[in-house]
Amino acid sequence: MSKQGILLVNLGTPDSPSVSDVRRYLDEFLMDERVIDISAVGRTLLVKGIIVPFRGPKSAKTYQKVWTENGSPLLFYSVRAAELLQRKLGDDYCVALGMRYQNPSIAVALEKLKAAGVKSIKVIPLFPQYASATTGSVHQKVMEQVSKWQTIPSISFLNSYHDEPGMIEIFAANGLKYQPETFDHIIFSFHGLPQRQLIKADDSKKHCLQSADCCSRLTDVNRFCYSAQCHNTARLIAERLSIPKEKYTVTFQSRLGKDPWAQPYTSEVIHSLGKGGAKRLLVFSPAFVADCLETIYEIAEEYDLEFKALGGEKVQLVESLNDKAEWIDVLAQLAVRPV
Ligand SMILES: C=CC1=C(C)c2cc3[nH]c(cc4nc(cc5[nH]c(cc1n2)c(C)c5CCC(=O)O)C(CCC(=O)O)=C4C)c(C)c3C=C
Ligand SMILES: [Fe+2]
Ligand SMILES: [Fe+2]
Repeated sequence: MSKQGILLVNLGTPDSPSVSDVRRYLDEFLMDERVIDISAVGRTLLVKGIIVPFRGPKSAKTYQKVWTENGSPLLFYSVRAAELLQRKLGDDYCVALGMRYQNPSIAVALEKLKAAGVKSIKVIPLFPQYASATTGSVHQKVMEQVSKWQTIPSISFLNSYHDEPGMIEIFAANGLKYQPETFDHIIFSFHGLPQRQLIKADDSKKHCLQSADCCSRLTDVNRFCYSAQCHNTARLIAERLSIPKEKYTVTFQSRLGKDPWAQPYTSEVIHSLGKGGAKRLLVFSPAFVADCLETIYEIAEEYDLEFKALGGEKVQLVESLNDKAEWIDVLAQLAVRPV
């Protein structure tokens, strides 16, 4: 009997933390028209002329700090998740992992599924909240690849799972270990997105960024809005932990460039809390299902140092889902559930 194919896709990471590999990664990543969504000429000048040459060496230094004997944490946990999911689902399924940028590529992962003769493919981007720059880009790349095949099997794409109960439960359980009530404030820090992209995703053109808190609640009109989905994930984790509204803030990190991104920025919120006398901050980062540069370095190191310089004592990162058995159970549910 032919198998069902499951394609897990994460963002991608450099092959090594060397300057040349980091430059190659940044080049492929940022030349994606869904990531730097400006004119092709503008993108080429910005990415190849400025970001890759100047940010490359700086990013490489950061990657060197998070690199382990197992390589990039993002890749390590993604590979582990795929292996454990295969074990959990058994022989009726063939699980493949692809990275949107660099290796293992989506093309190679799809070839694995093709060689296994799968009758269908379910694509599960490892991003709980939908953004055109991540999930959208993964879907586009998969479609590009399979469009070259003579026989295209049934394919389904998971759009988002920002409210998946099992996932909310794991983030909450991970946070509970640190006793959230002992912290001055809780931050839910999501990867940022240019405001331009939030507006482009608003089909009504009448909602997103039209008022101060337009997307702090998920409704029918903003159900595909990245910011609204992030707020929803945070609200569900906070409710599960009985964290009152006034004790947590949803923020956005990792801004690139000078254009406005989703706000408030994590660094600014941490600064104002530090200046206000807060001593201990607990930070969840539920845009990531695996710890990576953005959590291990940006939150646990950079923000922690900046907070301490303002008199704070600790920025405590809540670890991600990584290769936890409960997360593999959730992935298995997503894999077998009809879209
Ligand atoms: C979780 C979802 C992510 C969104 C949304 C996202 C948007 C986005 N990112 C950049 C630029 C960079 N991101 C970088 C690293 C990075 N980004 C994500 C995820 C999302 N990005 C992850 C998981 C990682 C870490 C990868 C790892 O190897 O650990 C980087 C590279 C690092 C650096 O130089 O700072 C850049 C650059 C843009 C422009 C963008 C939306 C338009
Ligand atoms: Fe990013
Ligand atoms: Fe929105």
